[in-house]
Amino acid sequence: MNIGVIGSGSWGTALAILLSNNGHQVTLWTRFREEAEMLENKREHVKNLPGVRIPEGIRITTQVQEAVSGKEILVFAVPSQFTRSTAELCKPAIGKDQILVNVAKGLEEGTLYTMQEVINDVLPENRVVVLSGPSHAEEVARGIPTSVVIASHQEETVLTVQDVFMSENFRVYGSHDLIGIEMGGSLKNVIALAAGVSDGLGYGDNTKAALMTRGMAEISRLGVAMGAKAATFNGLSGIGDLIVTCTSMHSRNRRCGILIGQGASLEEALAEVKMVVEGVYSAKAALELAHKHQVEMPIIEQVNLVLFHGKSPREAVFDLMERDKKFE
Ligand SMILES: NC(=O)c1ccc[n+]([C@@H]2O[C@H](COP(=O)([O-])OP(=O)(O)OC[C@H]3O[C@@H](n4cnc5c(N)ncnc54)[C@H](O)[C@@H]3O)[C@@H](O)[C@H]2O)c1
Ligand SMILES: O=P(O)(O)OC[C@H](O)CO
Repeated sequence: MNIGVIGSGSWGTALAILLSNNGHQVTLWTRFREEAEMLENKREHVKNLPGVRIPEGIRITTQVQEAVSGKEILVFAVPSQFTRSTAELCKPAIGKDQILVNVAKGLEEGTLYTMQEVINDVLPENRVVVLSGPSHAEEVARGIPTSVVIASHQEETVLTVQDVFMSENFRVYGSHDLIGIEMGGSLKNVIALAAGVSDGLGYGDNTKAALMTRGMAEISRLGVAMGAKAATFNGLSGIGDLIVTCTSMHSRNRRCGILIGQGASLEEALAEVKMVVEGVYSAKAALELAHKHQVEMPIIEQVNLVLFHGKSPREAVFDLMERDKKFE
């Protein structure tokens, strides 16, 4: 197939490599000339995926028309805060038969939309599917066995996109639970910040296991209130992605949390991590959704207080522990 990958950060580049290795014709688009030159000249994403060769067959471009026209599938891989502007930029070149695959994990501030809803808002005539799950770019780019899930309401579209991405090292499950898949993928980032804070404070495995378990209870409660199936949160885009992001050395959300737990400000932590930390952008939207759907989300509330209101991480953990007694 002819495929355009829109966004050449870690994830867009890793997926472009995977798709090219699967035999597809891939064009990788970036908005930035310097990034395109680096990818083209070095055939490597020097900053984000050092040591991983970008196959010669992948075309690199900054031209939207070249990345979009004639492609059967477009993979949207820019960080979530740029998904709307990028979809708008591409819109004039996009035809209604092209399948759009969103791989960004986040919620839009203001609208509180998931990324599939954002893309659908800009391009209402297109089919938009979502790819999510425990899949760090650093490992996918090196062909390390990985499983993800693709969600769409249309069975046929899921089956088509599964075939496009599947390889001996990349197993793709299908789902019809779009909202469940997207809420799992975006909210795990907020819990990973909390898990990182706990690690940064020097707390132990018990604390992190508690944050992950009760964090998943929060994600699942909100997701179900928004129409998701509870079982989805036991899957790859639920507990699977939560495990990888709360425990991996590759996780930016966890690393950002660790730095904050060690005393860095949010700005200092973001500057140190350098790559996108989606949980920071999704945390406020998650809390607003919790209020809108009248769902209790104490961990996500404390993450917001630490990130945006100067609360000390130690005090946040104390306040979580001191809440009224509950039944699990
Ligand atoms: N990295 C992973 O392992 C991974 C895995 C699964 C999902 N994701 C998701 O994929 C999305 C992208 O993450 P990433 O890891 O590739 O991020 P990244 O930090 O590696 O990449 C950022 C890239 O975004 C692009 N960009 C920056 N500003 C832009 C703008 N104004 N307009 C258009 N493009 C712009 C640039 O090309 C830049 O390289 C995120 O939502 C992330 O949660 C990432
Ligand atoms: O684990 P993080 O914080 O780097 O997030 C990246 C992806 O969502 C992992 O699936």
